[in-house]
Amino acid sequence: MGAKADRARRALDAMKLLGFSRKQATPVLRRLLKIFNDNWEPIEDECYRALADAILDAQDNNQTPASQQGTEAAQEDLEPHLTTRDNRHSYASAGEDDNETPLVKRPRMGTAEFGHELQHGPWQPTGSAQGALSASPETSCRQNRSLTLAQQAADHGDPSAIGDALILKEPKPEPQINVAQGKACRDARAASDAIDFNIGSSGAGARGGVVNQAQSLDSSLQAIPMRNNGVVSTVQNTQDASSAEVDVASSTNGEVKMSLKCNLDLSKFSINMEDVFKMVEEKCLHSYKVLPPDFSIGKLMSEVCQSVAQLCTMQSDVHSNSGSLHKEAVAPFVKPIACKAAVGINDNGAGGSSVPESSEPCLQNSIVAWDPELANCKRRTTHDVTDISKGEERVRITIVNEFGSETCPPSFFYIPRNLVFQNAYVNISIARIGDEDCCADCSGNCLAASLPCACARATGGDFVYTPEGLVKTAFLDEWTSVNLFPEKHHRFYCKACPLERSKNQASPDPCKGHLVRKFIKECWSKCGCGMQCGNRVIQRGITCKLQVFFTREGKGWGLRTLEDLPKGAFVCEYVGEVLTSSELYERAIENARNGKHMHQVLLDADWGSEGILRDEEALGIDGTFYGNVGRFINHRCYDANLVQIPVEVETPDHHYYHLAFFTTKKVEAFEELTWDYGVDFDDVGGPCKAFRCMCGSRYCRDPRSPSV
Ligand SMILES: C[S@@+](CC[C@H](N)C(=O)[O-])C[C@H]1O[C@@H](n2cnc3c(N)ncnc32)[C@H](O)[C@@H]1O
Repeated sequence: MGAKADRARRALDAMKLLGFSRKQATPVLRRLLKIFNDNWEPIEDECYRALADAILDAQDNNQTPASQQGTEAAQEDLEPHLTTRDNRHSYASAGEDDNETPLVKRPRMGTAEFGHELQHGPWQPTGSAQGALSASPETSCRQNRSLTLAQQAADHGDPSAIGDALILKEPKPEPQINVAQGKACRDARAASDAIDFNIGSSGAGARGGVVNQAQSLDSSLQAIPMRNNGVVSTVQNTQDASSAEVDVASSTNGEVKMSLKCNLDLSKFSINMEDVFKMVEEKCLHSYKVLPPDFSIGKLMSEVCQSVAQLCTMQSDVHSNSGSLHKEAVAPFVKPIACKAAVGINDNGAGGSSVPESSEPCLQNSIVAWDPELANCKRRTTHDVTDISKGEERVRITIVNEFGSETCPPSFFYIPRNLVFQNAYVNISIARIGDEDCCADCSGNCLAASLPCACARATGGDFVYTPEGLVKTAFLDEWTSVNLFPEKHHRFYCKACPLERSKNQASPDPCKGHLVRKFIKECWSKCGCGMQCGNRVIQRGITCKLQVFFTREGKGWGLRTLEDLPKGAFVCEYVGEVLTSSELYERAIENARNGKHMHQVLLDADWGSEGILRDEEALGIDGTFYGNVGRFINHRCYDANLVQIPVEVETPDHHYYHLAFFTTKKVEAFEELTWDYGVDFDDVGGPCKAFRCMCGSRYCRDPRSPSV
């Protein structure tokens, strides 16, 4: 087969995996070749991104690529190799011929046959068997979508709906925090002040109840009108825990209003709610990193009451030590929380929530949308908005929220390097690094040596990095291709899968498979070269200007670059606590229960190289409580501008490794940085659903996405 036909076959093969039939792809490929003067590079770049885009463009423009004319011309041009069955390797079994029914795939889908695919992005737990850690709906399979683009266009009666709809649609903002700035009542309502929590019961969709402020002070709970007109049921749930009383009312649309009454005489004290929340959160962060099975919101709220009581005691101690410190008898119990809802009301019923700010001073104390994570906003001041890393990185990383004045991301501890949580076995041992895994005889810069040293062996004797510190295109495209076309890449099946064991020790399900990924191998301390060696990129840390910002599309916080980045540039690592697979599983369950964003990734790129892994050797990273800016990188289907690459630095066994993000293309200043988590949006079986994707990609594979 000629080189051209071979390249064409590979291109069409790739398009097939994206859901485009040969009939659709061939004429477009032919046109592109004409445009590029038979230069294949721009077509093959970024795993055929230009070709996929052009096919979609053709559909948008209603230039059916499968038109007779185009097809014939294309066949003519692209050699008989592509039209004769003999030469159609992978197509043959797929039943691909010119008369085939159009594929019913959406771009960038995985195989249904696996029923699962390991996810490499932050995942969520699920009880379904189709999860990365089957507790991981966000991770697992990329199942095929059931509509073709063509079908969708037809369904909407408008072919242009395919790609451009999302641009035309107003992005749906994600609720941030529902804090109505009801002013503190200064009317000595001391004994039974109420804090109202507005609880969304199921993810972003239910996060957002608008609470009628006029009702929030009622201590005796009545039917509470909620958004979408609907009080359907009222549940009285009173807990007598340390002088806290909790009332809960819920509606069928999933909104819940909770009212907490602290039976304390607060008239002598001046308790600042920010202090209370800070105290509660610190307690939770330190004690509940893995939340206990008996954890409940009721307990949490009673913790709030206890913290109020504790602060009263502390003040009372001060008073008794120095009478002069006694303040006015009537002090506000609840100080208005300064944090504002960052975005307006989202009326899509899926991610929206907002509480109108009160112009009435005493209608309520405060209303908090109880998203355990989002609701932390502003109450803790752990983040320095001028540098979220607090000096831990070489560059300052600022935080901005253009949609709210005083908001900041939920609290977590910033760490620039991974830390072991508890049981993970991370064996960093000089003795275990053999000669083949280091270059003790080198000096200076290994890239400048006449022959590549031992550290390049893992990548075929060629260093992955250019002298400018960029990943070379050939390598980069290979890694990107693993993400985009997982079906084409080797998958390993464990005999006894640690993930399945974590889910069910007694009778684990069979392994669902792990994608085998190549590693970058960097020089390290046992090497003779210096820290400025060109084969040490990620270990020098973040060097580009980054910013954490609040996304307008409803994805919460995100990360963007403040400077242009070339293709192949290192952005940051995904940093967090290193956990064993069972620790990850437990946390994932807890995080899902608490409605937290997911910040977990699995380090399974080399699980295939060994026999049975013990739990402490099967590792992952959780950035929920401790992490770096990598935890803010949002998901984008298919055409994300970052790819995650496993990097070996100090552990040749690859149980533990670094997960580094590199740009897949040139990224302009102020562009959001994204990576494809490999989310299975079709997995609806688990208790915890994947988020509703707001990535805005024309290849978005979430059927619930506004752009689909
Ligand atoms: C690793 S965190 C990313 C940072 C997160 N946005 C935040 O505010 O902390 C992953 C979570 O972000 C949200 N997210 C990420 N990508 C998204 C997307 N494309 N659409 C909607 N939500 C997204 C989801 O809630 C997901 O569980």
